[in-house]
Amino acid sequence: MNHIALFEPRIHFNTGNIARTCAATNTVLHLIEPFGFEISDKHLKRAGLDYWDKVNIVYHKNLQDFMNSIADGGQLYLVSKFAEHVYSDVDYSDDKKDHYFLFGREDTGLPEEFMHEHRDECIRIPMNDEHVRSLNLSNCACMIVYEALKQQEFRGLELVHTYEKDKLK
Ligand SMILES: C[S@@+](CC[C@H](N)C(=O)[O-])C[C@H]1O[C@@H](n2cnc3c(N)ncnc32)[C@H](O)[C@@H]1O
Repeated sequence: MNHIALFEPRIHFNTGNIARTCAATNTVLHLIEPFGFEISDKHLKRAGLDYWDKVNIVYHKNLQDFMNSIADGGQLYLVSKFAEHVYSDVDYSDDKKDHYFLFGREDTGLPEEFMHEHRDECIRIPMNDEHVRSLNLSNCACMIVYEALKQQEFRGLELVHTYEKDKLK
């Protein structure tokens, strides 16, 4: 099982986009408080469209609460541009295992000390930071979860409502 965890998200449409990705990929979404918006915000619901209630969302009061919730044998990854390891070099292929991808807040990222304590678990998406400080949070979440799914051979993501193929003939 794949899990996306958002540390103190600030921007409703990023969280909404990520919720939509989670709904499409059977990924659990962990939201770590405090948030920079109201969960009832109509923009949040709009970005997640009508997928919000299709997402398995777990709320956490703080980072420690999230850390305590990690399943036995679960693997944590901290997603940060300051990491040493490139995300696609890591093996996520065991789909029986719980993979937890923790992302930082849009303005300040992840707490520095926490990253230091977990430096071997940090992964980055390569980028040129000459002109851009960082990538967009929801793009990062999508890239990372799809790399994990690719390595897991997209198991469990067969289309349920297949397009009427005859129409294509
Ligand atoms: C807008 S960025 C935060 C920028 C913040 N000033 C910082 O230095 O971390 C929000 C989150 O997106 C993710 N992110 C953005 N660019 C990334 C990259 N190149 N590699 C890995 N994660 C990235 C990280 O999880 C980051 O905490």
